[in-house]
Amino acid sequence: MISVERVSHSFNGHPALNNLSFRVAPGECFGLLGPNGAGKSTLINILVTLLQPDSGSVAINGWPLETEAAKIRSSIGVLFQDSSLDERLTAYENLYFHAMFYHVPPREAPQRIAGLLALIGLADRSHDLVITFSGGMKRRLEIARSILHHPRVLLLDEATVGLDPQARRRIWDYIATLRRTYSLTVLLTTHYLEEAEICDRIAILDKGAVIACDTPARLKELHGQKTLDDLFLHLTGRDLQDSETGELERLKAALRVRRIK
Ligand SMILES: Nc1ncnc2c1ncn2[C@@H]1O[C@H](COP(=O)(O)OP(=O)(O)OP(=O)(O)O)[C@@H](O)[C@H]1O
Repeated sequence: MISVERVSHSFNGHPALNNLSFRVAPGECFGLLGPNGAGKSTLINILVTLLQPDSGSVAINGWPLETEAAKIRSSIGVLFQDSSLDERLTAYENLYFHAMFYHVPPREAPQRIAGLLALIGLADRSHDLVITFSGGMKRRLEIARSILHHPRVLLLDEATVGLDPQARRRIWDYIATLRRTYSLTVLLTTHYLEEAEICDRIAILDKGAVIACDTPARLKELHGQKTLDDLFLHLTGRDLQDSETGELERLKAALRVRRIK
């Protein structure tokens, strides 16, 4: 379903990914963990076809990235950390435009949209402007949008950053329901180790390479660590605080942009 073989990529001669390989099986939920700068975003940008690797090969749903990027794009759903909803439109309108961009048959679109809005608990808010939604509601709407065109693979890049633990749990409940309903394959990056715990398998990245890959339980057992936190520290020499610093930096950057405006 997702195959990454010996992928390397550099920016201005500085390696971001270094001979990286892994496979994700159909229906699997696969987590990518790594300290800041490990290469997670670079890899996600390659998987969503925004970036071609310098070397190695990537295939998603059987299509090679090098020659079939358009087919890959139409068969994946993507959820980035930053919202890309149009807040001046209603929930329904946001989904409807996505359906049109992805060539969902116009006769089918209203029914699909209604079904998904009900599934994520937003049926009664479908004609409200998105600007009136909470952060958690917007994330749920984006999840509905990301699977509206019936992708087989869902890529989630730090999809729950900034949400409180309760809203995060709710999002993962919806994703679990969607996985069951649509037999989705899910690849996610996260800094939250409780999210990594629910993955079937995880890969830990460091300096652009996979340094460990297995089920969370087997990795803990293999390395003699009680928790994923301990395992992460043991393997990378870093802990979650490093990742949270990254988040803080992003918030500071956003504030700087607002001030300049
Ligand atoms: N557009 C770019 N230009 C130059 N260097 C880049 C670019 N994007 C990433 N890098 C570098 O590539 C390396 C991997 O970065 P990447 O953003 O993929 O890591 P990450 O694991 O996603 O980190 P984070 O958790 O902080 O988002 C880093 O050294 C980073 O500085």
